[in-house]
Amino acid sequence: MTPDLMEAGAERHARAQGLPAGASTESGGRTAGYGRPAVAGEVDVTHGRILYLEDVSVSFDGFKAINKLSLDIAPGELRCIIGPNGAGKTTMMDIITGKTRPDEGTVYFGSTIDLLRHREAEIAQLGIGRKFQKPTVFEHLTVFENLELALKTDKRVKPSMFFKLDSAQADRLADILQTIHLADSVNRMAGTLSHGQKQWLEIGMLLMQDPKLLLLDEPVAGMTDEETARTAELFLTLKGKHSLMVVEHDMSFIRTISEIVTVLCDGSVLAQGTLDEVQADERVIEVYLGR
Ligand SMILES: Nc1ncnc2c1ncn2[C@@H]1O[C@H](COP(=O)(O)OP(=O)(O)OP(=O)(O)O)[C@@H](O)[C@H]1O
Repeated sequence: MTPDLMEAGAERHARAQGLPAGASTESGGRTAGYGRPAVAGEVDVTHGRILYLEDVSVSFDGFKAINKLSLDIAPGELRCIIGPNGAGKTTMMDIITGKTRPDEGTVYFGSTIDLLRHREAEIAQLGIGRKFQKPTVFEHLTVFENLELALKTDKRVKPSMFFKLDSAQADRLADILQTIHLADSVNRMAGTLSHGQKQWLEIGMLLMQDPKLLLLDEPVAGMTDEETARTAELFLTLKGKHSLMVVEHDMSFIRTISEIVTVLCDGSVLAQGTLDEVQADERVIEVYLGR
């Protein structure tokens, strides 16, 4: 969030709480929060936004893949992103995760962490997890070992051999196994899992790091109907505890999980609202749904 917006937001928050002007919040506002060093696990959401993009643009060889994109997400929200091929959905995720640097614009995680000042690995450590379309689990390790490995910061063989889960981590691993529907498959080699189960395992690996925000790119592509339904259940369980941004083309899946749907087209937001609202929008029908 820009300093001016943060200042205004902090003042609004202070007024709402009956505090004198200038009192601001504990952590918000230019004086209190802006420029504070980012610490993993600490995301200031007192302004009601966990992710904030404003006027973000990026061009590739003169082609504007993202064009003055503005978008924000509330803590615990499950936001669905839809849009035609080439709309800029993946590029937007690349910008949030530090893979691509925008030419201009603002990208904030909470109200104090300027993501454009951080590298990709730092952004992951700050609490933004990303799941790409293709599952990337370690096929020759068991489900348990994959989840355990997700906690290790040093993944070289020798340090990994001496890594031991503490009891809180072991409890979390057991909870996550239940959440991702793999409690019965804990000792199976990941390579023997179905496509859907591999996707859940990879989501579980992200959850082991307790991300605040999860970005999920086409999570149900290639899944059976039953796996898709269970993935919907899984996302509804995660909502509230984590914020989720889900890019999908599967409209019946979107219908099951969505609250607010954002439609991207030509690198910016074309429409936003409930699925019914955006499906009734003539501009959306023309560029996407009416194909
Ligand atoms: N590194 C790059 N170099 C050149 N052009 C790129 C690059 N990355 C993306 N683009 C272009 O930017 C546009 C947006 O691509 P992007 O992959 O973000 O769209 P998308 O909405 O994710 O599409 P899809 O639904 O097909 O995955 C496309 O026209 C794409 O060809």
